[in-house]
Amino acid sequence: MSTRIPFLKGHGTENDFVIVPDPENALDLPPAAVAALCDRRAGIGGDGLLHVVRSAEHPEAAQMAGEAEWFMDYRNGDGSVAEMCGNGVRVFARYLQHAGHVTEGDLALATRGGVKTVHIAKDGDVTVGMGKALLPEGDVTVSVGDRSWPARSVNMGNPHAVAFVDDLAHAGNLYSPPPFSPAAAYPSGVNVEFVVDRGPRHVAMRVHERGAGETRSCGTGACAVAVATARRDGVDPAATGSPATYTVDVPGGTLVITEQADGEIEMTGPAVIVAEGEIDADWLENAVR
Ligand SMILES: N[C@@H](CCC[C@H](N)C(=O)O)C(=O)O
Repeated sequence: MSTRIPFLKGHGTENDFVIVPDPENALDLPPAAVAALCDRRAGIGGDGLLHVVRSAEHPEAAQMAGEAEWFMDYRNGDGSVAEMCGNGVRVFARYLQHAGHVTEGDLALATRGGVKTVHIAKDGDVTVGMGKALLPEGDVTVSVGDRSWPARSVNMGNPHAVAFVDDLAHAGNLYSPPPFSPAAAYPSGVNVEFVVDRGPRHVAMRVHERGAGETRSCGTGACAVAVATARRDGVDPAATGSPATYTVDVPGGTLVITEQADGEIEMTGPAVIVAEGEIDADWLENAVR
């Protein structure tokens, strides 16, 4: 009988992840292995993979080990590496609670985007301190078919282009990444959010994620959308000294985003563990050949 590798499956507002606990960083997870695990027909299925490693055991996180015991080694479903995943951080925290590594309350988690503070509430929601948004200058256009829109660039550790549209259906089927220009705006690709207004400080979005395609939610994307919408509305907490809270509906649920007067952004939403199982190591080895 071949070796078995434990995994879990979880989601946050239906942005779903294969969770692979590997505290000692003993597993080899090349991009092809991640893509095979995230494959929805031939694998387990997920928009991305959360590799759960002790910070001290991972070369990219060892310098954060004093602040944060655990490192979220996040991979997109196509196997590519990303700097941050907002829904992933919440699900990662839920996994640590589920496994008994932490209890509800506050914890610090290491990510490629730096150390994030997380609060696991009694009511079950998880709040993440997402850091500050960067708003690079420069005109960007995104297009789908015959339509194109100006987009606001927002960096939440990872890159986003936010376009306000009249109708979310105008984003089309999103089977392929929406073209953008100039190409130099996002040399490593971009996550593209399409946004419509729903009410005062309330919007809805669809997203095409770099490395994953259209997903049912994107946490960093929802933060980017909240900040872009606030600036479009003339709302800047740094200028007024008052926090601004936006509700962002995604196809898989709702996220609540608050930008504080110091620019720090908090995101609150659900995080769910749905299943646990074992990966056949022989299957995985064959899948990457
Ligand atoms: N779904 C994530 C974002 C995952 C990374 C993204 N696809 C990228 O490549 O930047 C989220 O919830 O933030």
